[in-house]
Amino acid sequence: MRVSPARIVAYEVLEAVRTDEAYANLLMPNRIERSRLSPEDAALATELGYGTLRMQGFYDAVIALAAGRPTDRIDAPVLDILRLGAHQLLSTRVPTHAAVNESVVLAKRIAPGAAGFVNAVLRTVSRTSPDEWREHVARDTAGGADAKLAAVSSHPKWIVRALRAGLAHEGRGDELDALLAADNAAPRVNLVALPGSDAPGPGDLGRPNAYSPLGFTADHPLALVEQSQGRVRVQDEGSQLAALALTRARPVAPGERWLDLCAGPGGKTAILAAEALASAAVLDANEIVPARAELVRKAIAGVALAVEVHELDGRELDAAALGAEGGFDRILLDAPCTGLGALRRRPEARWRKQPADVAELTKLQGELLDAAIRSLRPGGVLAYVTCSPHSAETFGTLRGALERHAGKVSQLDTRAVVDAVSRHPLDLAGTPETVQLWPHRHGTDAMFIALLERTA
Ligand SMILES: C[S@@+](CC[C@H](N)C(=O)[O-])C[C@H]1O[C@@H](n2cnc3c(N)ncnc32)[C@H](O)[C@@H]1O
Repeated sequence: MRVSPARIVAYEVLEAVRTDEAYANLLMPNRIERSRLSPEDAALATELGYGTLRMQGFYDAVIALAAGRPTDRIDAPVLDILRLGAHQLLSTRVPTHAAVNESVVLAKRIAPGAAGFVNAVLRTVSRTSPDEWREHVARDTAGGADAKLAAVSSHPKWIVRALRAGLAHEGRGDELDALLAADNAAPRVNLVALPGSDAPGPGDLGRPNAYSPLGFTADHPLALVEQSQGRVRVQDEGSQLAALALTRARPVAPGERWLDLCAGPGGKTAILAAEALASAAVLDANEIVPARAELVRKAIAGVALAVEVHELDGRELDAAALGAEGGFDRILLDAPCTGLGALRRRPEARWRKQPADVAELTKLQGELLDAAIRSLRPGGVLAYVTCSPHSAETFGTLRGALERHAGKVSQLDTRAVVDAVSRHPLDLAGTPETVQLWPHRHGTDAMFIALLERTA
């Protein structure tokens, strides 16, 4: 019996994530193309690979119980095969015999000595329902309620706590289960139609998003992207709202100078460029990593605006050196962050991030925010954005900057701006100076947006 090509691709992606620190969402499309998978097999490989990575924590707990030994006593390639099998058995409609048999054949190819073990463990997994496994895992996990919730929801404990704190900040701590479940679901492919005078809009191309006036979904999204010459791109709806919050915070005066300070890979730069073109503003972009700066140049290729893309450390930004004497009128700081708001999209990220990353990133965010405030002209607007709802990266970073620049910056009514941009009312909580979007409530990544004005 042959292993199906989709399962081989899914396995190879798991292996590369484990051994080469690969990013599944970057590697999967390459492997699919290299293996020339049919659209159906590509969809299956993606679902198996991403789904397995997201749910890995829970599956490991199940496998340990079914195997009667901790997973660190199972060879890594065999464990990946078991995780892939557990995913098929517990979270997909793949028939039991296919899930077990394909896994055994895969084991014969990758780790022949372990084929019998894989067969036995997966047969044990298949004899108990997913709900009962959740009960077993919760019962068996030591360390209190958070540890149990972390194991069953397949999130590290520190992330469960950070997400709970983020929700509690808005008085919505009771939505934690819904948020954890949303993190484990495959996100829809969402598109943006870059605005332009003669460009087709979202309603011409597909089903418009509920919130972003530029966003839509379509039946064949990737074909639309390919045919669009850069005008249609894959982009989360929350990211679109974040970029528009800056460009539409107030009317644009022709000749305004705009800067995208941390631009790579350029998703938001493309929106800023299209909006700048429409209102005769001048846009610069900056990205410290040269390969990512190159992605920014590609991202804006569909917009007929000359945008200079710099490759500077944003912390050392000098507006005058970029020709913006007196400072920029608008700056987007889409800051490097833990990405805890985009866990559904980056399937392995939750297992790679560490609590220590937060301290390092908040320091960097604070320094970038200082540079952005310094580079803003009085009266200019700054959007501080993260794709993380971790309160240290959102309110913590913001509070620090407001204290350091007291008397020089004030917060704007971000909620009013985002509400005015949005096609339909957003169900937002918390104070109006900041906007926090959520996967379970808005169907977007958990983007945080705060608009600031330089007052002196
Ligand atoms: C959240 S991403 C930006 C995403 C982008 N706005 C988009 O929508 O596609 C943050 C970016 O900041 C870059 N970065 C990190 N440190 C930086 C620094 N000191 N100066 C400039 N860019 C930096 C990272 O390489 C990364 O590409």
